[in-house]
Amino acid sequence: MKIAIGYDHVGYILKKDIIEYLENKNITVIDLGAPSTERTDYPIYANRVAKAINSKEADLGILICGTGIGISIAANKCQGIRAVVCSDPYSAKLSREHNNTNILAFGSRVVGSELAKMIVDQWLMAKFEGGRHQTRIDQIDAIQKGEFHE
Ligand SMILES: O=C[C@H](O)[C@H](O)[C@H](O)COP(=O)(O)O
Repeated sequence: MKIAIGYDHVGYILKKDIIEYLENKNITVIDLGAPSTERTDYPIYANRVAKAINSKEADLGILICGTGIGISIAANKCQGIRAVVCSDPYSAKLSREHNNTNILAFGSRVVGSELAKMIVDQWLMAKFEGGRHQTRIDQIDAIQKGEFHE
């Protein structure tokens, strides 16, 4: 399993703990920055992680900014990306079982390190259920392509 991780200057504060946590689970982490706590722009890192997933360099992605909001909005503009921003483990689990999310985002100004690890755990353990949920994902894809009909 390979996970690409990206974060802005605010997410930088939390990223070290999350990378260590993943590596302790024998997950390969592809660290796509930011380089420091110097102010930067979160779309850069959302785009990098989305590209790593779409090129199959990574299986899944994790994004961290202040709230997880901006960085997940940016990721969701990328083709094939279903990013969720979570501050609770239940939503993280359901986001994979029902929505087959391929990027998990959270905010370092919202969740602490231990809660973030629980969110990551639930997200990684959950499996997409397919069936009716795949139908809805196909509808989302059709909306993105401008081809959706009720
Ligand atoms: O959704 C956006 C993120 O939370 C950013 O991390 C945040 O907006 C950065 O704010 P600032 O540039 O004031 O540190």
